[in-house]
Amino acid sequence: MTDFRPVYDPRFDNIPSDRLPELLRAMPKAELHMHIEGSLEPELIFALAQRNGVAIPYASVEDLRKAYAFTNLQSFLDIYYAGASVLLKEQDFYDMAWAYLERAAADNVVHTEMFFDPQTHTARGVAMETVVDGLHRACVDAQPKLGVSASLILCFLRHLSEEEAFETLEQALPFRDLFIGVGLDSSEVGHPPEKFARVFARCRELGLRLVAHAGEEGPPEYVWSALDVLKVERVDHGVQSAKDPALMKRLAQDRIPLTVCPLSNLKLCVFPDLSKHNLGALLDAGLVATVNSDDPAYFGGYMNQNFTQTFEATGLKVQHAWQLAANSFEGSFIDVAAKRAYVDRLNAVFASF
Ligand SMILES: Nc1ncnc2[nH]cnc12
Ligand SMILES: [Zn+2]
Repeated sequence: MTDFRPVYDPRFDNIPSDRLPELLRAMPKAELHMHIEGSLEPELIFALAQRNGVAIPYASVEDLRKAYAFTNLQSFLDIYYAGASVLLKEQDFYDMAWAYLERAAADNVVHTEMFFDPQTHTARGVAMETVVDGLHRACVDAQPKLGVSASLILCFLRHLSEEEAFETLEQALPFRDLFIGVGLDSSEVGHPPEKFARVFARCRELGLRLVAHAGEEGPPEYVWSALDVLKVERVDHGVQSAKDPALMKRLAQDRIPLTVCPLSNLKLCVFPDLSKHNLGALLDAGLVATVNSDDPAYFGGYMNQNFTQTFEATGLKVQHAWQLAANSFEGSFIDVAAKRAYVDRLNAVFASF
């Protein structure tokens, strides 16, 4: 992940700090860690439930929103999988992705790599083709209609077996050209990366890009095995890496991006308070950290909310803002020419402030 390393222009230090919130919103950015099923707003859950005749155990949108009080990752996942049960048809997947892409465009997200969880749907009898076609059609429309480039990363659910991950890969291979890589998500503790060593090796042979959630709630050892066993190119979350100085050194030296999700970490009680978040420490240690929304409908904010609330709580500065946006392009799976073009746009926005 070292094919492109943009450099900060110290003249940007002249931007007054009171313009930081405006700058954070205006700067072009890439989103590298969001689960498309986590963008299902309660209103859309209710609309799809009605359209598809699916019963949901909440009386109203407000009632559902009230249930969004999480104590840890598992308490969230239980509600997240229940919410996804309203998705049945190709158009449902399109509508969900489109709603997210419109929000992303409004936040000046110019490129996004969206996770999807096919096993959540195939287990309910929804065909892989239905899922992938709907999501991909929205990605295709996003460039001409919203100016957002969008691609898909298929995630394996780590609470299920490696055999089931292999079956999912087999079902997805007819659509190989419609997604760029694979990831690993769901309940982390008790399901270490090495459980999926063989399926990730196969995906690597197939030329798929590799990422995995590690070090969200799980220990630094899970980040080591995501790197050394799964051979991932990016680590999703990875915030627990700060507990292991040797790991921090490795991540910095190899420029392995961490896709950090501050509001998610707050809502899932990974940090007790946003002011205690270690994003600034990760950046100051030279890591390629990025800001992302994870499951924006559940965690209280899309990209710009993640940026503005985190900066306000932690006191990060203009240079951090530039670094985070530059890191998002460096860490993305687009080609070097496209990365360079986006960083040129980033620099132009900073120069205009
Ligand atoms: N934050 C998260 N961690 C693990 N799996 C997830 N699936 C959706 N959001 C997730
Ligand atoms: Zn995630």
